[in-house]
Amino acid sequence: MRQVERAIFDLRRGLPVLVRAASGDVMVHPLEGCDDEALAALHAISGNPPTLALTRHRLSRLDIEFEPRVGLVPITPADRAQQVVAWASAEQQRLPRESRPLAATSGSEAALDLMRIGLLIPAAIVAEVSEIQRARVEALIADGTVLAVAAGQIDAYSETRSRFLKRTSDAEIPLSHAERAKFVMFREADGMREHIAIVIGEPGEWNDAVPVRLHSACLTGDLFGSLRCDCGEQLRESVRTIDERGGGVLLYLAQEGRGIGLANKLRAYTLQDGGLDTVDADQVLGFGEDERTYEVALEMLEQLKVTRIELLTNNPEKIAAMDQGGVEVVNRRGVYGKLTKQNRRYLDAKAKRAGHWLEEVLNDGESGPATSLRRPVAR
Ligand SMILES: Nc1nc2c(ncn2[C@@H]2O[C@H](COP(=O)(O)OP(=O)(O)OP(=O)(O)O)[C@@H](O)[C@H]2O)c(=O)[nH]1
Ligand SMILES: [Zn+2]
Repeated sequence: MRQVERAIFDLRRGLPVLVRAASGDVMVHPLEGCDDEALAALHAISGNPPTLALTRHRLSRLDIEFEPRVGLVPITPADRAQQVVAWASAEQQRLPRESRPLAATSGSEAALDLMRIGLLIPAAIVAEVSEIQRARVEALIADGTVLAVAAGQIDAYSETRSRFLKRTSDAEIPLSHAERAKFVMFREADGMREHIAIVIGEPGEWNDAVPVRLHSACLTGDLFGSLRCDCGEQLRESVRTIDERGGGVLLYLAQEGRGIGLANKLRAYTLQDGGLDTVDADQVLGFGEDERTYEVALEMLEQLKVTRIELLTNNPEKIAAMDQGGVEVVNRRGVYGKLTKQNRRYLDAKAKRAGHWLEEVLNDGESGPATSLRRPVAR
């Protein structure tokens, strides 16, 4: 696990790493920090021309329908790094050559998993290590210049992260909307992400179906009251509703930007300013519609001994994830922020593209349906 974490740190600093895989070892360079010099160095060290690894979501934005998860686009020595980066992350791009991308090897797929875990753009420059260069690459690993990580370690890391969730500390913190609140902190095994359960009221006094909100972090909305989304209001209304219903749990999940991270969310916002909706903007960056999974939330609920819930959400995916994870969703309750001129397009896209139940708020005009918060909505 440590090796994976070290590799992520190197990639986040803009350094290349080696991914060892059954299909052959590949040198991997992140998109961030990729310049002409880095492209040439990767070619020289690996002994092979580099390729650009892209997710099928990104390829579809380039009008290439591609079944495998990851495709490899050849890079020629004439291609400039700036252009290569644009193929991976800019809007309205076309690949210059007609060639179809090749299906990626397991090493390149693992490389993109690393990017995702590290909250980088899910694309990378990858180059297979040639036989001629093998000894030189091994020497760079031995003297600590390049870090090596096995594809198998990356797979195992993704699978086990949520299973080792450590309860680290807790404290009573009265909130303006819920005086009897306690913050319980959990840390993932890798130490990189922390999630908070806000436990409201006394577990022994809760309703049989415990009111629960799974709230994905949104720094811009939750903390600063961004008008681009409805998160901040949903957060505060959820706390108030849980308190009013006799207590329950709000899980504040470190899943900023639907799991793509704040840096990528800001990139996505800039793309949205060019006309794209929230789903298409993420796809331009190589992400799927929603990159979140809820294993961590399920693990937190298990540790808190919550098995039957009333879920505060408008998102059908969250209900499905709970059901599949063995937590019974007895009832759903809608939770809405205010409709504003700045968030209408965002809420519209969530309803139309991701099937969120937002009819009430979208049909309610500019004022927003404060009263509908307390009305349970049939599933
Ligand atoms: N990628 C991306 N993420 C966004 C955007 N706007 C808001 N978010 C993120 O979307 C997430 C919203 O989280 P939630 O409110 O828990 O989830 P939801 O899917 O809207 O579902 P409910 O609120 O439960 O109905 C947060 O992580 C925000 O940071 C956007 O334009 N792009
Ligand atoms: Zn938000």
